[in-house]
Amino acid sequence: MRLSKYFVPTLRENPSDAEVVSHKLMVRAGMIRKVAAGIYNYLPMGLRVIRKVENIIRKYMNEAGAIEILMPAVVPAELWKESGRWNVYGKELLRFKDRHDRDFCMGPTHEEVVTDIVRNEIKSYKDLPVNLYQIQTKFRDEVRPRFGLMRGREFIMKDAYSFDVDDEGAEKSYGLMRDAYCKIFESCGLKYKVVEADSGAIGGNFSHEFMVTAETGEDFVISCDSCDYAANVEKAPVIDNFEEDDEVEKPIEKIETKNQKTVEEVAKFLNVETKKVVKTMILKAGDEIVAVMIRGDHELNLAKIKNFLNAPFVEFATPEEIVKATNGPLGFSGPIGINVKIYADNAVKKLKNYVVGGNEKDIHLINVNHTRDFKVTAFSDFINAKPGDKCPKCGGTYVITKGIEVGHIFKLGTKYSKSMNATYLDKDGKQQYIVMGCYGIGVGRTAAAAIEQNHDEKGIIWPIQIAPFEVVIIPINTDDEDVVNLSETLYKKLLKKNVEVIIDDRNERAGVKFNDADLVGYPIRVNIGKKTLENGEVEIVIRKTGDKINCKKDDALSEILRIREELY
Ligand SMILES: O=C(C[C@@H]1CCCCN1)Cn1cnc2cc(Cl)c(F)cc2c1=O
Ligand SMILES: [Mg+2]
Repeated sequence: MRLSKYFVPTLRENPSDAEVVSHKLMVRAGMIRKVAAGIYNYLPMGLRVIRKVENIIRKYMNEAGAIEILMPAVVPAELWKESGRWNVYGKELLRFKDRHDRDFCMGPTHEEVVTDIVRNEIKSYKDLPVNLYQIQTKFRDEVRPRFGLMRGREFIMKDAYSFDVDDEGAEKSYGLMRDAYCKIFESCGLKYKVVEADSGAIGGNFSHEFMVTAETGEDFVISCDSCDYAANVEKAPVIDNFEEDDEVEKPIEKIETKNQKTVEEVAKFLNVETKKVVKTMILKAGDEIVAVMIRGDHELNLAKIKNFLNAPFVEFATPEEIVKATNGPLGFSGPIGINVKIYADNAVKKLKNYVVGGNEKDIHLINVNHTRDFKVTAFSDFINAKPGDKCPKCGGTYVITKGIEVGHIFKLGTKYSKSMNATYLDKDGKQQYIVMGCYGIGVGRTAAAAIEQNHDEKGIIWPIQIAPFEVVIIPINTDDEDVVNLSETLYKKLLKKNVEVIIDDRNERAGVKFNDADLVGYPIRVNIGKKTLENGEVEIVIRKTGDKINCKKDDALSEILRIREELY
C-alpha cells in the first residue's frame, strides 16, 4: 500500500473527549472517528486491525469445531418475550417499532435468536453437540459510553453458543472454548489472565473472564500470590476468619453527631475505630427492599448480594424507598426499628458494641449489638476482597491488579432451552432440555486492550500479530533518485514475499513520516536515506524495543524477513 494513495488522517492532538490512552491513540492514529456517543467509524487502519482480530478468532473457533453463522442485528420482541427478558432490561435495550407498529430491538446479545434456530432444527441427540458462533454488530444503549471502543454502544462481538445433551457435554464444550480463547489471546500477542467471574443476569452461575492486564483496566482482579487462583473482585470470596471482639455488651446510647458525614468522621468524633462504625445499606433486590450491614472499613459487593438473594438484579434504593424502609433520611440508616429484612456481612457477626445510624438526621447509636438489639436474617460474605485477604484455595495472600475484560464465557444450563422449549429426543425417546453455554469476545475492545498494554509516549506499539501493516518503508529524501529507487525495489520485493508493507511515499519531511510511523505503531520501520546509502546501508528500526539495525542494502530483504519472524 502507498501512503500517498491511502487514507490515514493522523492527528497531533488528543481528542478532548478521550480519557484513556487507547481512545486517544486510536483517534490520533486515524483508526476511528466518532459519529455519535459510543458509535464509531472504523477507518482503514482501524478496520485492518479489527479484521485481523476477527480472523484470529475465526481460526481458533473453527479449530474448536464451532460453526460460523450470522444472525440479524434487528431482533423481533417476540423472542425476548418468550425468554422473559423483554421486560427485564431497561433503557440499555434499544427498542423500536417497524412500519407495522411491531416491536423490535437492536440485539445486545443473541441467546434468544440462536435458541430459536436450534429449537426449530435440532430434534435428536444425534444432532448434538453443536456450537454456533457469529462475529456481528451489537447495540447496548450504555448510559455513559466512554473510552472509545472499550465501552461503545455499537460494537463488534464474537458470540458463540454451545448446545449439549447434558451437563457433562456442556462441561466439555466449555473446556474447548476456554482453550480456544487462550489460543486466541495468545495469538493476538496479549498478556492475559483467566479469572473466575460473576455471571451477572445472564443465568447459570459459572463463568470465566479473560482479562488483559493493564493499569487502565476498569476491572479489579484478585489473584493469589501462592497458587493460580484468580477471580474478578465481584466473585472473589472473603474468608470468614475475622476475630471476635471480646468485650461485654454495654448499654445502647443515642449520640448527636452534628455535621459528621463519613465513616471516618463519625469514627473520629466518637473516638472508635472505623471498623466499629457499621454501615447499613438500603438496597432494592428485585422487587424487595432489604438492608445489608457491613463494617465501615469494608466495601459492599452487590454481585454477592444478588447471588445470595437469588435476585434478578440489586441496586441502591432511592431516597424515597430509604425513608419508607427506615423512617429516616439518607446517610443515617441503621438496623434498629426498620421494617425490612436485615442481612449482615460475616465480619459484623464478630463485632460487639458498635456504631450504627440512628435513622434520624445527625443521630448515631453506640454500643449496638445484633445479639440483643435487632434481628439479622442471615450472615454471609457481602464485601469486596482486599489485598492481604487469604486465598480460599491454598491459604496464600490475595493481591489486586487491574484488567480489561476482553472475553467472558458462561455455562448457561437450561435457562433458555426451558423458557423457549428447545428440546431433543434422547436415546430412550424422551424429550430433554438442551444444555447451553455462551461465549463472548469484544473485538474492538481486544484491539483497544492491545494498545492499553502496548504503547509509549510516541504512540501505539502493535503486537505484530494484529498490526495494521507489518513493515513501513520510509524514503527520507524523496528527491534523491537512489533513495526512491531502492525504496520502490524493496517495497516490491516485500510485497512478493506477502509481507504486509506500506511505503510512506508522501512528499513530507522525514520528521513527519517518523512521527506518524511511531504513532500508528508499525512493528518494523525501514529508513532509506542518502546518508546511510552512501555506505550502501539502510536502517531498520524495531518499534517495540527501539533497536536500530544498520544493514547492507542487499541484505535488507532477508534481514527484514528475519526480524519479522522473530516478532511473531
Ligand atoms: O451478553 C451477555 C452474556 C453473553 C456474553 C457473551 C455472548 C453471549 N451473551 C450478558 N448481557 C450483557 N449485557 C446485556 C445488555 C442488554 Cl441491553 C441485554 F438486553 C442483555 C444483556 C446480556 O445478556
Ligand atoms: Mg462480561
